[in-house]
Amino acid sequence: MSAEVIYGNVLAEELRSEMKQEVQELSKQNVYPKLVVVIIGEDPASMSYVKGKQKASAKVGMDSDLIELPESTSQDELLALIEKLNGDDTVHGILVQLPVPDHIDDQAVIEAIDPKKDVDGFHPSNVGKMLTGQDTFYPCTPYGILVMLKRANIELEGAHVVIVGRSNLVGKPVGQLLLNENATVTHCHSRTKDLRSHTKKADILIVAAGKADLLSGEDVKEGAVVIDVGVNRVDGKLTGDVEFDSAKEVASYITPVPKGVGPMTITMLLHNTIKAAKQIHNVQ
Ligand SMILES: Nc1nc(=O)c2c([nH]1)NC[C@@H]1CN(c3ccc(C(=O)N[C@@H](CCC(=O)O)C(=O)O)cc3)C=[N+]21
Repeated sequence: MSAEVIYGNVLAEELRSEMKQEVQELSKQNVYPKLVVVIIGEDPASMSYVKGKQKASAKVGMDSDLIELPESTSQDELLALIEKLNGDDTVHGILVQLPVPDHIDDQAVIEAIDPKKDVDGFHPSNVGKMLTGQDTFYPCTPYGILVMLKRANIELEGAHVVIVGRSNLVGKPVGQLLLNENATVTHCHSRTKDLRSHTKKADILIVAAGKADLLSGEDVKEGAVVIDVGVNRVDGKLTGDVEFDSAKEVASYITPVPKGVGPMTITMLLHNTIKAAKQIHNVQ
């Protein structure tokens, strides 16, 4: 078998043109969704994602501000800025690019953001809502994966989903979202014994471990769906957690890196910002 490749960038483009229409409609009601991205320090990889976010916002006609702070910014200064953005009625989405420098407590930052403006979906109150199956801001990467699977008409109910990686950003929340869709979910991680024995059983294999080429075709069941969430820079090039060429021969569907999950992450961020603006201004 040679898998069908699910191009996230193509789907992202489609969804963004729908969003552009929606942003235009909202402007007639004097609602102008605005995202503020805060970045601390000058990590080049982080800068490149942030630029992607700015470009995507501009494409859907959305306002987006970038606040660049020096590496030396204190936690109190950052929390004061977040307070200010929480109170600014023109701002609907606040994203602090992670990771933050070591002298700043990331959980304190996440919890300082008003849950109504938490377009990353990382605030414990929004995480709790997701866990209990309530409508809220879902974390962008998990949400993007869900939308990709749905658009490809992949059956989720009763499917055995195996997730490699248990971060709060991807591994844990994607399992929760798919559990809410009635999938059977297995979480694997760095301490899992005999990883392959688990991945080989997956109908849908989601790999978010952050290790280049951690898995290959030999770890994949014939006909499985492979979602590669890895963003690894190897010799300056972006690669995933799955060896694409060998996995493609075994899988039924596979996402590439780049042009897979990444562009969907940004798209769901824009979706969440529009949703936040509509809720804050109480419009449909
Ligand atoms: N608070 C917070 N929220 C995040 O959502 C967040 C974050 N911090 N920190 C960093 C990670 C990483 N991330 C990516 C988003 C898009 C691409 C993306 O679009 N990648 C393109 C290629 C980009 C390139 O070539 O550099 C692609 O896969 O095709 C990648 C990575 C969001 N993150």
